[in-house]
Amino acid sequence: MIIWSELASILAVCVNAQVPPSTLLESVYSYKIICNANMAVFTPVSQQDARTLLADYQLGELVSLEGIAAGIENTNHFLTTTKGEFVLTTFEVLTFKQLPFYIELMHYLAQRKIPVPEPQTRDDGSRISTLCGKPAAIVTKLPGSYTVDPTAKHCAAGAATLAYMHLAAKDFSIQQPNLRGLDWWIKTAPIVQPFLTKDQSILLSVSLAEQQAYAKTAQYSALPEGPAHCDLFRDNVLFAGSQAEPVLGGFIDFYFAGCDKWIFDIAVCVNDWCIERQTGLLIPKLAEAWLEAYNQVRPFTDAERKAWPVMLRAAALRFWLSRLYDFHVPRAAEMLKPHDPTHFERVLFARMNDAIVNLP
Ligand SMILES: Nc1ncnc2c1ncn2[C@@H]1O[C@H](COP(=O)(O)OP(=O)(O)OP(=O)(O)O)[C@@H](O)[C@H]1O
Ligand SMILES: N[C@@H](CCO)C(=O)O
Repeated sequence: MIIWSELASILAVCVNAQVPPSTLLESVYSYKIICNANMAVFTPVSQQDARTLLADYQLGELVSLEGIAAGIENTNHFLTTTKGEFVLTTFEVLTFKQLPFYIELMHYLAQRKIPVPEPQTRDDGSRISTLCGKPAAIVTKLPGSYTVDPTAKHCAAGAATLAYMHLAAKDFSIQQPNLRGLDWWIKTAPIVQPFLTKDQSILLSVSLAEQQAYAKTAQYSALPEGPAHCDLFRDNVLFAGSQAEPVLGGFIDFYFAGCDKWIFDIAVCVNDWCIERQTGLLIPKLAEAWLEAYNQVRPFTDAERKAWPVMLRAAALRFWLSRLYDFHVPRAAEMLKPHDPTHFERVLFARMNDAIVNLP
């Protein structure tokens, strides 16, 4: 879908700036790809922009540049050079100040053989560039695609890799909290409250109060923590191989990562990977596969076992809130199709009222 008014204003800017016609055409082409499907982030990257960027790396010459339609946070392009296949991400929201945590964490993990996109290093030693006035990074392209209907095998592979990732990142030196953690929930709840029905409002207030109280307990303090992905939904894990014999390609999209309780990270996954889509109820076979596989690599602690039900609710609350926020307070021209908030309202309700699968 093309937003004609925006395209017209971009063309006007290009004409005023006396941009050569070829660059203009490239920009329009990128714009059309980018605006296809759900994505409305608008950073047109021309082939000339990519060539200029590549001059700061030892990644060979540009072969092709192709906009990626999926995703609602950043502008992504597949970037093929004479030396390999990469992904170029232009950051629409994250700042130069916030980015080193994510980029250096991916670098740290890739060095430790965790399958994550490896940020490429510029000739000046840094791994963050500037593109169209925004921060940008080039990372390796991972094999595979995401799985809509994970089986127990997908769950086990994702879980074991997450456990290895938690252990590998334990001593990572940059500290940055989960920026979508409790403080953000407290700040955001009053912003979305006016859009809620009375029942929704009660559910939100009760859940938030529960999390605020729990965060003050000794049990919460005892939970193991460290760098965590914090958004490891199915669409952020790539699988190659077949549906019957999946081979994990890697974890992507670290841009909500932060230092948090590891059990929260696991709850985010289980709430997305191991549920019935219509009801939000847990599917025991999938949840058990996830938790067993994680436990094999990093055994759960007693504090985590006790915290599990409340952490499942925390993870549901986090995404209900962010989806409510994105739905009711959308960022100008950036998102055409925010995710459905009612899904996580159902998940949260289910975690309050229905049976859960306990940690092994
Ligand atoms: N390193 C990578 N290797 C292979 N494919 C990738 C990589 N990074 C991104 N992609 C592809 O680009 C798509 C969008 O990427 P991503 O999910 O990071 O976008 P986003 O806008 O940051 O996401 P979201 O809306 O989920 O927050 C992915 O679904 C995947 O197909
Ligand atoms: N995983 C989030 C989107 C942000 O990455 C959600 O489904 O709400």
